[in-house]
Amino acid sequence: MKPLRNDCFALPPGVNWTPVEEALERLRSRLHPVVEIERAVPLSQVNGRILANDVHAPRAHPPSNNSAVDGYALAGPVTDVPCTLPLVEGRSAAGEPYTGQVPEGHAIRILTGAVIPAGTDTVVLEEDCDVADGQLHLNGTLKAGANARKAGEDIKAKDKILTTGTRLSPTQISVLASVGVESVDIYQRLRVGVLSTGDEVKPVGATVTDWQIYDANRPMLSALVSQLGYELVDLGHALDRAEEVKAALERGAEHCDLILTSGGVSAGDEDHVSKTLKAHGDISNWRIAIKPGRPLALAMFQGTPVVGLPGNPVAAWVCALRFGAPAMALLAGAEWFEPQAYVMPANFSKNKKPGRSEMLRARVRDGQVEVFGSEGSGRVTGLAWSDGLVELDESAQQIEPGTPVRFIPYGSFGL
Ligand SMILES: Nc1nc2c(c(=O)[nH]1)N[C@H]1C(S)=C(S)[C@@H](COP(=O)(O)OP(=O)(O)OC[C@H]3O[C@@H](n4cnc5c(N)ncnc54)[C@H](O)[C@@H]3O)O[C@H]1N2
Ligand code: MOO
Repeated sequence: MKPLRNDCFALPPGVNWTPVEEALERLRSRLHPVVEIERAVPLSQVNGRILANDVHAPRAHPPSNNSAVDGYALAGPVTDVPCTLPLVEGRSAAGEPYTGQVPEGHAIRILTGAVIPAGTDTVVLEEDCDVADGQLHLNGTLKAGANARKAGEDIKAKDKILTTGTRLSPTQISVLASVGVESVDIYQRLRVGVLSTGDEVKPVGATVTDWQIYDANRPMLSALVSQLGYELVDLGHALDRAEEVKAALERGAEHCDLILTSGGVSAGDEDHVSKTLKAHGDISNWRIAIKPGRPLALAMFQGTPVVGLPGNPVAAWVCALRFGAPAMALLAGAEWFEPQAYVMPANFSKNKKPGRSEMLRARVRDGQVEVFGSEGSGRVTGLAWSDGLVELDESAQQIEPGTPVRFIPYGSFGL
């Protein structure tokens, strides 16, 4: 495992506003997997985990020519119809292949999944023929190879079936099992610490007064980390005091591969996350040309990367998805990803100013994209309302109902 460099988030001199694409490219080029490899983990334990090696097929799939239907095997093609073929004794069933040779001009009973017997290559569906007195009567023509699955048509022995960095899901596990792969090498789970900050912030369950708010970010970010398949390390909540923030970051550096904080990253007097990272780490305050989520602090603290998300819950969510999710993927050994967007007609109007990209809480209804009524970055109801985000680039734009917009469903971020 190669540690990240302390200056890995440093910005070139003179950089003030970073466009989203540039910020993403910078993250992509500076991060790499930081987790160890777990060897030979059984398939039953790898769902959601990230593959640490390419996997090659030990055998072909299917391993032999076999029938896709219940019917009768014969040598194709069948062109002169109607015709009659004598049936040979016996049958080929799945798990019980016919071992003899079917003589020329004959047919044999075959069941779905059964090996195609020697002397045949084509199968007629039982609904498409008649059988009487040991004879098969055909009325329709058949192409050679019809209803037969060829050995190796899906996977050939030694084919590369999955590549390093793939996040395993039930569908990939099926591919591994189909060629008899019992276990694979995976990356250890990325350990992600989540820390909330702020004197006004109190955990759910605490007694609160009017000037205090419940911590909405930590439960949200914790759920995000877990849902993305990483190991959550709850770093709790730190008051706006340098020593508290430092102690929490130290715990994080000891137990985590990455720390996500929220709050305390803008330029205010009480923005202790920035101050602590500046005093004890290597910090770059990225001012990203994005709304919401302009302030994003990226730092190395005692060898551990820290993503300092803005405090407003909507900004924290947007930045955690747009920047955090691909960054976590890279650190965890997965491939960098650009979330898949779908271009769909808007059913809203908006006059967008130039300068910053905007991420709007959005959802699709009847094939059109609607956006939440308020863009306020403290409005958590819009998060629960949305199924994804509309991403508008930095340019000035006049959007009317029907204008194509880029909708990114939350699923595109790995949720
Ligand atoms: N002079 C400037 N002021 C601000 C700027 C700026 O560029 N110049 N940026 C604004 C933007 S945009 C945002 S976003 C915030 C980000 O600031 P911080 O990351 O320092 O966040 P805080 O000030 O600590 O909190 C912002 C807001 O969010 C609430 N909050 C914080 N943590 C939580 C939590 N865990 N759960 C729920 N809500 C939380 C906090 O009470 C504040 O209302 O700065 C702007 N100001
Ligand atoms: O990051 Mo702030 O508005 O953009 O919430």
